[in-house]
Amino acid sequence: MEIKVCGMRELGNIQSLIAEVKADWMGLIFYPKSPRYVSEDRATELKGIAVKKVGVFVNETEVEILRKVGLFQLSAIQLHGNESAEFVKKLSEQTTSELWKVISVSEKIDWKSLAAYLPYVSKFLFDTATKAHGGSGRKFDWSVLETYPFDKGFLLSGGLDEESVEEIAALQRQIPQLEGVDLNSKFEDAPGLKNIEKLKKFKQKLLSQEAI
Ligand SMILES: O=C(O)c1ccccc1N[C@@H]1O[C@H](COP(=O)(O)O)[C@@H](O)[C@H]1O
Repeated sequence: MEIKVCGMRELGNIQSLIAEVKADWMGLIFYPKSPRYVSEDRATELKGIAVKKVGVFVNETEVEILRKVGLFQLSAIQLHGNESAEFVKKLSEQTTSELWKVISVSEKIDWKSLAAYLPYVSKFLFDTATKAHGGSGRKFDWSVLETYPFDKGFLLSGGLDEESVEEIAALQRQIPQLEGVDLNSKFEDAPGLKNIEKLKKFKQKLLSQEAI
């Protein structure tokens, strides 16, 4: 299972993530209202780092997203707002970076409304619906995913922590399209600063569960 660690911005912290956690993806949050916001002056030092970068955007313009893709060399674009399928289609015509559409879950999911995104996204990401859009540290009721109707892979997000590992592994056995997890606020010493030991423990536990 893939691991994305989101909301990072300190070079030393990111280097430790690469060396010790070996995460598959690292998320940079470009939503100005987030306490994990990454400003443009970080671009030069974060450009060449050896981990695939995902830019997290909330209702951002196409022009600004594409500018950040170039500036930070983003391998993927995570759309964490109310972006329409039409918007995602237009973006897909202008970039080779992967597009991930976030679905904010409150109660049931209207699977039909997601079908329009399928031709343009590499994966979906399911997160807990909140006013702040993300980073809530709260889980949603994962049982809504039991009827997931598509072959397309998705990431699970929203308040995941070390205690979640058994349930994540069980969910993946039930729904193989669950291809990864997105870790954020439950692994922080401060906003934007991740606790590497906690992340290592999570990964070890996940690997041991996957072997079962
Ligand atoms: O973390 C943020 O501040 C944030 C702000 C706006 C949009 C997305 C954000 N982060 C994303 O939120 C989810 C869940 O995080 P958590 O585990 O509940 O803290 C994750 O996908 C982050 O990419």
